[in-house]
Amino acid sequence: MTTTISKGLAGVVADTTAISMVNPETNSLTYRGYPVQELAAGCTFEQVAYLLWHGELPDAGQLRAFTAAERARRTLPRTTQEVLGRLPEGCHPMDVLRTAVSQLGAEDPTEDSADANPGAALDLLARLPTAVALDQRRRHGLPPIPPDPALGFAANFFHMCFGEIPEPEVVRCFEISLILYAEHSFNASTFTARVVTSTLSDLYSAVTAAVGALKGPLHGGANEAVMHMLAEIGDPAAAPAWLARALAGKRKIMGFGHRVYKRGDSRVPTMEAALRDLARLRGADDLMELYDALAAAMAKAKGIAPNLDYPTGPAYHLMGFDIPTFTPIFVMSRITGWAAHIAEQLAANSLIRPLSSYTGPAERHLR
Ligand SMILES: CC(=O)SCCNC(=O)CCNC(=O)[C@H](O)C(C)(C)COP(=O)(O)OP(=O)(O)OC[C@H]1O[C@@H](n2cnc3c(N)ncnc32)[C@H](O)[C@@H]1OP(=O)(O)O
Ligand SMILES: O=C([O-])CC(=O)C(=O)O
Repeated sequence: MTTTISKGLAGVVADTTAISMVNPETNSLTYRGYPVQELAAGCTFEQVAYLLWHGELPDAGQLRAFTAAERARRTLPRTTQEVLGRLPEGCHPMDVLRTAVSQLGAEDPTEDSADANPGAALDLLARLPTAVALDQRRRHGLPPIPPDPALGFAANFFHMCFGEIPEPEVVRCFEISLILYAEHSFNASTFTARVVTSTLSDLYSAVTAAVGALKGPLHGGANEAVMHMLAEIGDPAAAPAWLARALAGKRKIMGFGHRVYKRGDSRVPTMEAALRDLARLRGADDLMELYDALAAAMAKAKGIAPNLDYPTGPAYHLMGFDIPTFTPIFVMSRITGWAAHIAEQLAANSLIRPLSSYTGPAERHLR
């Protein structure tokens, strides 16, 4: 019998999904049928979250009810705040979020009821930004700022992080990034959530595992790595030589390449345009020169295009977030996609359990 091994499950179609479609041939991405570029141009993040969870965009009344419910749930339970406060100073914010999700699950008496999943997902959507903001402020020795229920999701996050809300263009740029990050079919963290769900474990366990998968630099962690890399290169003129050395040393260049898109990530043009507007507003020509120089050098050296993490890293930096906050922001958005996939997996569940081809010692015996 011949066995075909698909290392990393590359090219394997593991199940169907009606949530999003990634089409590398046409370089398109749709959420529930809508091109993500149109959603980024015309919707709030809350509308997109509703679309992913309910299959349709909300009407005015549905949106009012949804945003009111989200705003009402933003405060972190005191016990969660206490647990997070006991984590070692200097631990990665993704560790903080992973713990927060796990702790919120332990506190939820309905954790094991799948019927309660929509409420649990809404709790996480509303509360994770509070944990991210609290943790960023703690890193800088600042007290937490409580959420403001009068503010939308994106503006409230700035308020909780900085105590002020920047220009509307900056808030909109942030919201565009949240919309673009929200969902991307069977990526590693979403698939992780589906694997955990397939055992009939609970939503919090699936999301805790997904946070762990997203932390890695080959996935969500790349947006932080991009900013470290740009800081390391420093000068646009140094980019080609830096890249040649990095590639010679077999380094992966963060924010470039993709498992599915081979001719460029469908989301990059939208995010890059938003980043350029932001950079103009902030007078950050130097950063954009460096950004462009590295992208040009990578195209010339390897023909590999940027993925979404390449423009989001510098965008979050220009918005004033510290680098360790970048991947947690990805979580704040992707919780929408994860929860949609958890529901879809449960609705037609089959235990996810692939086969392996054994390459260890032949059968042997103790005596
Ligand atoms: C939101 C997101 O999660 S998007 C992804 C974020 N991750 C990153 O930016 C990390 C950097 N990128 C990578 O490591 C990879 O491109 C991945 C993990 C995203 C995709 O990996 P794969 O699908 O296995 O890559 P693929 O098979 O297309 O690689 C083809 C060749 O290009 C190389 N390559 C791909 N991406 C990169 C990169 N960023 N830097 C250097 N070389 C690369 C591979 O090493 C491989 O070379 P080889 O044939 O000599 O072995
Ligand atoms: O689809 C992937 O493999 C990674 C990605 O871009 C995402 O999760 O947004």
